[in-house]
Amino acid sequence: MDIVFLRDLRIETVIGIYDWEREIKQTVVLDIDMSTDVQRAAATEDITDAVDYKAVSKRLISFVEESEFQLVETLAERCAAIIRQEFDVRWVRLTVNKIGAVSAASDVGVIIERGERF
Ligand SMILES: Nc1nc2c(c(=O)[nH]1)N=C([C@H](O)[C@@H](O)CO)CN2
Repeated sequence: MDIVFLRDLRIETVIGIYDWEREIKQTVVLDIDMSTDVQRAAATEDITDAVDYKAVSKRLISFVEESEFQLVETLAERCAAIIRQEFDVRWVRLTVNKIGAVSAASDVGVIIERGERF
């Protein structure tokens, strides 16, 4: 199994369970690993044979910017579903880091894995 990855994808969005969080935008940082087999793309050098990380990032930025979820769990689940359904990815590991949400911690959030790894 090979992996196409995206690191430190920073997106501004409305997210949170408290009233004050519904009034502002906060930054979430996504790290994404997507299973694939890179051999065909490597042979053809055709982007349509690859998981296009630029296309994935554009789609997720658009989706997350427009979203207004309460929990990072919901955001992670919906992003993982988009990646698997729209980009022909069988397995994804996704970290949603809500930086700054806990003042005493540098990072908080969720890590989910969805789909069959092999
Ligand atoms: N497991 C979770 N715990 C918490 C979440 C969350 O989305 N998932 N959210 C909050 C608040 O919105 C917090 O981020 C505000 O600082 C608390 N716990």
